[in-house]
Parts: sequence; structure tokens; C-alpha cells
Amino acid sequence: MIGAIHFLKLVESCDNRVAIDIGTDTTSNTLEWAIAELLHNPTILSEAQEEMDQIIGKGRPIEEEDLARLPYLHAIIKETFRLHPPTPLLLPRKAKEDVDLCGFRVPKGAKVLVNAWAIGRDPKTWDNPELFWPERFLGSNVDVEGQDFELIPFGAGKRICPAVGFANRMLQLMLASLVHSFAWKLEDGIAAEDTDMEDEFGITLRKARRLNAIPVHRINCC
Ligand code: HEM
Repeated sequence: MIGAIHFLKLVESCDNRVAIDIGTDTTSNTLEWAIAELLHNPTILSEAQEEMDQIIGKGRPIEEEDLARLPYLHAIIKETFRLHPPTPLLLPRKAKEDVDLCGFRVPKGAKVLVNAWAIGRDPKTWDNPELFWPERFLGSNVDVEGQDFELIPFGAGKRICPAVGFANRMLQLMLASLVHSFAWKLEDGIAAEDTDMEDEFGITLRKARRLNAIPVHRINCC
């Protein structure tokens, strides 16, 4: 309910179509990429389920209060954002005046795009940048709230996504519920290493082809 009110306020405050696209595509694309990465890396999926089984057990579904006790889940979501930021070029900026930026002159009026996708894969910052490896975030304070410029899927500064806290929490709850409640397999016996991971670059970064995955119940309730 709180999420719904927040969303309506945001929609009122800007162009409806843009707000709805920003709010829904980004979240659903991230969720789809996270499940695709877990199917592609089954040991990471097993570890996530192991964490949830230890903390919550298999007798009830996950609730929002459980999320704070699932560090591996948080690491998986950060790693998904690092490799697949749903808004890869953030929103465009325009220079208000001539600026000297790290030796580059940005003239007044120039449109500036920040490539969050490339920043997330920069080998000067990340070991094995192409590898999906959530463990890199365990014991690290790097977060997606706009303070750590190596990971900015929600942008940073005064135009940072106003829904950062809400969207992140919603994603945590959705992914945790899907991973805890269901075992997942690929259709037609496709092997994990053959999971289709091709992306399509646009205003939002999406999977080139939709993920088809089969859920199988794994908890003893509902
Ligand atoms: C995974 C989820 C989401 C991601 C990764 C995301 C990412 C972003 C990014 C990168 C920006 C531009 C920030 C910048 O350029 O510095 C943005 C802006 C915005 N987002 Fe999100 N977003 C998400 C979910 C949502 C949701 C759920 C809503 C609405 C409920 C929302 C509403 C907005 C709005 C209204 C803006 C424009 C803010 C402005 O220009 O001042 N976003 N978002």
C-alpha cells in the first residue's frame, strides 16, 4: 500500500508514460536478469536457498522483516545491478556552463550521458568484471544508494531515482520469495551453461529474449 501511494505521487509529479516505464520496466527487467543469472549459476542459486532455509526454514513464506537477515540475497541483487543496470545511461544531463572534467572540456549546453553499464564492468574497479560473483559484495559497504560511484544503477546526486529505497526493497522481497518458494529449471532440459544471456541495449537494458523458466514448489506451506 505504501508503495502504491508513493508510486501515484511520483506519477502525478511527472509525465505519466515516462514514470510508468521507469517504474515498471526497471524493476521487472532486474528481476528477470537476477533469475536468469541464478539459473545460469546454479551453485549461487543453491547457496541463496540454503541461506533462506537456515534463516527462515521451509514452513512459511518470506516476510519483509526477514530481509535484513539475508546478506547473500542482497549481494545477488547488487551483483545483478552491477552487470545489468536497467537504465544503462541514466537520464541525460546538460552542462549549464563550461566545465573542466578530469582534463576534458565539457562545453556549456552539451548533453552528458553517464554510462553506468560501463562503470559496473570497469576492470580498474572490479576483479573479473564479467563474472557474476555476488561474494564480492559480502563484507563490503558498497551500496546502490548513490554514495558509491562505482555502482550507480539508480544514479546519484539530486536527480537520483526517488524510488531507490522502495524499488530496492520491492526487488529484495520479490526475488527472495521466488527463490525461497520455488526450485527453478530451464524449459526443455536446457543446461545451465546454455542459458540465454544476450542483452538488448536501449533506454532500458533488457534481455534480448524473454526468460522462460519453470517454477517447482519447494516449501511446505500455502
Ligand atoms: C530497479 C528499479 C529502478 C531502477 C534501477 C531505477 C533507476 C533510475 C535511474 C537510473 C534514474 C535516473 C537517475 C539519474 O539520472 O541520476 C531514475 C529516475 C527516476 N525514477 Fe527510477 N528506477 C527504478 C525504479 C523506479 C520506480 C519503482 C519508480 C516509481 C515508483 C521510479 C521512478 C523514477 C522517477 C520519477 C525518476 C525521475 C527522477 C528525476 O528526474 O528527478 N523508479 N530511476
